[in-house]
Amino acid sequence: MTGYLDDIRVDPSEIAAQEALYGPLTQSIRSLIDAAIRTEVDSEDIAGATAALTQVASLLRARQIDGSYGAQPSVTGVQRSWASPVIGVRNPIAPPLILEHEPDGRVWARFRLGAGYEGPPSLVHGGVSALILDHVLGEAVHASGHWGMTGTLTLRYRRPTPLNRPLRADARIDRVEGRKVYADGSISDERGITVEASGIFILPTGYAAAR
Ligand SMILES: CCCCCCCCCC(=O)SCCNC(=O)CCNC(=O)[C@H](O)C(C)(C)COP(=O)(O)OP(=O)(O)OC[C@H]1O[C@@H](n2cnc3c(N)ncnc32)[C@H](O)[C@@H]1OP(=O)(O)O
Repeated sequence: MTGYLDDIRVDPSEIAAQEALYGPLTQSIRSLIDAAIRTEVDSEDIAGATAALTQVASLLRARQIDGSYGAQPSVTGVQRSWASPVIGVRNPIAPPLILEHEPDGRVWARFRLGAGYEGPPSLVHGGVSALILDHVLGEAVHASGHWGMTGTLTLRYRRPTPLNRPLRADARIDRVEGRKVYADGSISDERGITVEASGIFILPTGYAAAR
């Protein structure tokens, strides 16, 4: 399996230049998603917007990679999970989370979720919380020098998670047992934890450990 652990050296300045190029495109589309959900303009304007967006899609599709983004070259310490639906520089459905890594291995991020992540009215969709926690726990596993596929992810939704409020995600590893790494984490709002997660990340049979 190839993937985000590949370490193919690319000049960091080129990565920064690409981030400066694609980041604003992604942010524009992110804003567009929110606009599409919340707009109340008249039908002519909707038709105009639809035609303009069809043109934009054609422009972008004039040259593209086959299939999904997959494993893109990275530099040591710079992971290019740019298609990630959680942190992806090139994925407009990513909130995105900007992850912070503590020296003790904890991983955390502050973020907000808007109209595109709604489940119950004005609340975050439970599947979105699961997506975020899967990723953040996985990052903690990776930060510990291991890697693995999510084998089991267990969630406890303690309170509804609000849209459009400051949120925080936290994760850390608990223990390693052979090929299995156990990680815990949570999403919190200003009043405390809303969702707790525990996960078992497993190095698949036949694959080498990261470090
Ligand atoms: C910087 C980058 C950060 C990126 C973060 C990204 C986070 C996102 C992560 C994902 O979304 S991963 C995608 C979702 N997960 C999958 O698609 C996994 C699909 N399942 C598999 O690929 C395999 O079933 C799996 C690798 C999980 C296990 O297959 P193996 O054949 O290697 O396991 P095996 O049957 O040999 O069992 C090894 C051990 O794990 C245990 N085990 C197996 N499957 C398990 C499971 N599902 N849950 C818990 N434990 C499990 C099993 O009992 C055994 O325990 P013991 O060693 O104690 O005997």
